[in-house]
Amino acid sequence: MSMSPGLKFREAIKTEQPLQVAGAINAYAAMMAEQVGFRALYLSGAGVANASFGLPDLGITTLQDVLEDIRRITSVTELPLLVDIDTGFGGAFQIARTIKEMQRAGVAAVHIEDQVAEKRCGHRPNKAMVHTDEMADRIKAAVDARTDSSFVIMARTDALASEGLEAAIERARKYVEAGADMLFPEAVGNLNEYKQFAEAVQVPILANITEFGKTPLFTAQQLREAGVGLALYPLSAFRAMNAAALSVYRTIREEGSQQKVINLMQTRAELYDFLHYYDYEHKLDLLFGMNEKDNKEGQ
Ligand SMILES: C[C@](O)(C(=O)O)[C@H](CC(=O)O)C(=O)O
Ligand SMILES: [Mg+2]
Repeated sequence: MSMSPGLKFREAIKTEQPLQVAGAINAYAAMMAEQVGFRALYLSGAGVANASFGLPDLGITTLQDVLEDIRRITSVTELPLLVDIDTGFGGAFQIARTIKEMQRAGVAAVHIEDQVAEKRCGHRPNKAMVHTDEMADRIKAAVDARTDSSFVIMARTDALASEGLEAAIERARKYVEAGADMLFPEAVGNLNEYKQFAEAVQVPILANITEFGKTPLFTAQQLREAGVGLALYPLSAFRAMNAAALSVYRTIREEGSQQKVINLMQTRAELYDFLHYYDYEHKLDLLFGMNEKDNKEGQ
């Protein structure tokens, strides 16, 4: 029997410390990340909002919006996928529905956070929190709804910024008591704080190494030494793609040609490699009795 996605995710955390989790904005990005050796993928809430819907990351996208992107990714990769479900998309019944749909879509793990429904990016000011008990209820609703016990429910706390370390650790303890399998302390500013979270709760800790935020770009080795179990790069490739795309658009407009930015581009051959394009074409050629050699032209 093949391993469930949740089990794969849990195994990956044992194999690699910290487990590097690659943000993949779409199916093709997921394929590239898998083929360069990542053992787990991430679908970012901000990524879904920004890239797929052109919206800010302020709790505007819905369960269905996220599911659409999930299905595209899980249909092309064997890697376990961690998904950002923001605050769960509603009350207890809706959270239960979210977890059921995640399992059906082949997701391995989700993180659910303790901000109010009108959530903000974790690295922005003025985040508002729900009461600890309300978040514990969110976690319980999620845990009760899973039918595969290996499916991972990760609790994210955004409390550090507004309530300080001690209060955030207290929340973390309660979230683990409520059944959270892993912990995501958001917007952590130094390694010592990770250490303290890790010591306080005996579950894997995730470090969100998102760029241009509150967390320095700690290396995997630094995080390992601080007792961190997972290192997340939610939007790194997306930010790079956007910068490259913008440069290409501007250059074509200004120069009337893309010649100057060709070096920013993936070649046709590279694009095809990750898609296993030539295997498809080979089958097509056999089907139509074509001479394969002709197709290698112009690669
Ligand atoms: C991890 C995160 O929740 C996301 O949606 O990717 C964001 C990332 C970011 O905005 O840089 C976050 O709130 O940290
Ligand atoms: Mg998010």
